[in-house]
Amino acid sequence: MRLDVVTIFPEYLEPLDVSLVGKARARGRLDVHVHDLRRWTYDRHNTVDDTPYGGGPGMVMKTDPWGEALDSAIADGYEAGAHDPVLVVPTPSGRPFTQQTAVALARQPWLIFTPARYEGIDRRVMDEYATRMPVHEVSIGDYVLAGGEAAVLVITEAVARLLPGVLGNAESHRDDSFAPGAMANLLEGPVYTKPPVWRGRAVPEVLTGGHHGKVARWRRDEALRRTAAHRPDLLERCDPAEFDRKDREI
Ligand SMILES: Nc1cc(-c2ccc3cc[nH]c3c2)n[nH]1
Repeated sequence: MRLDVVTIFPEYLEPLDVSLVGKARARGRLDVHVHDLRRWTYDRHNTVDDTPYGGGPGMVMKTDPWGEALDSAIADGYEAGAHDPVLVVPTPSGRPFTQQTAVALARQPWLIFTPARYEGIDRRVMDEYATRMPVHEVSIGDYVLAGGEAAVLVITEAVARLLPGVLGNAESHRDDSFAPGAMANLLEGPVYTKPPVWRGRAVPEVLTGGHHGKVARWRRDEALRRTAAHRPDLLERCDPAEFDRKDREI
């Protein structure tokens, strides 16, 4: 997968050099290119914003720098052999970014991120590129950040961990919260590791008894308990018959 990010804060994307995403890049699973938007400004102050038509607070990011930066990133990508780009625009007014979104984006060969600042990007930029590729405007949550770069880090990590060969244990994301399967709509339950007792707190006996069926049922029940407590809305998506079937399997 190729990732391009156009931003006025390229240093904000340095975390993409470390940890899981950094390893995916080192393994050649991910090819990340960060572009400084100000490279496509020609005035003394490298201006990327201007006052909003219609008035109102704040500033709007100008069309020209974004158009030239995106054209350049797209030309570079095609020249490097990439194909079928998808534009990903982090915004509070976008569709919710969910695990399903991450799965869908992880299937794409090329993502181009446009993290904005100020009050956002002139709408004509997204309209222009929507004539050439799919444009996904996504929200990572119902809160407002000062810019889209943090959202790019979140989305990139959620997508990169789904790429083949990135997560050490290929099964790891099988049991993700929200991953497909019987536990699809449940939150993950508690996890434990050695020592067996820590400050007088013992690991639940079922987990050390070696009965895989009982462990599976206990984990399912804990996931249900946690989901009921933290996200009762998700329980509406669950099919009790699915749990009965799994119970019969255990
Ligand atoms: N889910 C979410 C996205 C954002 C976001 C995205 C881009 C910009 C640009 C200026 N402020 C922004 C905020 N906040 N919350």
